[in-house]
Amino acid sequence: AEQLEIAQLGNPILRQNAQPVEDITDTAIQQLIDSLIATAASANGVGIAAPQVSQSYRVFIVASRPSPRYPNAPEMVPTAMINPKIIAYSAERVKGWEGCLSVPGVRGLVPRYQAITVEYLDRQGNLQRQEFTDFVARIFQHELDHLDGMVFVDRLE
Ligand SMILES: O=C(NO)N[C@@H](Cc1ccccc1)C(=O)O
Ligand SMILES: [Zn+2]
Repeated sequence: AEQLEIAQLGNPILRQNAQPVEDITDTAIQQLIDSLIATAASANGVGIAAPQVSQSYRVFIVASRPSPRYPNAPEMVPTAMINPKIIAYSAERVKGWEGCLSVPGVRGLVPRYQAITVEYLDRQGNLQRQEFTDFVARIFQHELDHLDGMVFVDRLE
C-alpha cells in the first residue's frame, strides 16, 4: 500500500471534526486503512489517524511496538479502529510522554486515563469492545483526539 503525506500542525484538516464511516466495505475505506498502516510503519509510528493523511474520517490505527522512539512500547498487531469511542474510563489519569507525526521534534507530558473501555468496528465491520491500559490506552486517546480536531500539544500541563 502507498505511504501518504502526513499533514503538519497548522494544516486546518487537523482541526476538523472527522466524519463517521458509513460503509466499511467501501474499497476507498479499505485502501485508506492499508495506507494508514503503511504510513505509520514507514514513519516508525505507534499510531496514526486518518485526518493526518488529510482524510477526515473517524478511522485510526493503533500499532504499538517497541522502537527507538518508544523502547518500552508493548507489541501488538496493527489494528484499524473505525468509529471508535470510549465507553468507560478510570478515575485516575497518568502523565506520560507523547509525540505526534504531525508535530515533529516535539515531546510533551500529557495526562491520559490509565484505563479505558472502548468500542469500535474492526475492518471486517465487527463491533469490538476492549479494555486498554497504560501505553496502548494512551495511543488510543491520542488518536481519538485527532478525530475531534485536537492535538496533544493542546493538552500539555
Ligand atoms: O502522531 C501519531 N499519531 O497520531 N503518532 C504518534 C502516536 C503516539 C501516541 C501517544 C504516545 C506516543 C505516540 C507516534 O509518535 O507514533
Ligand atoms: Zn498524533
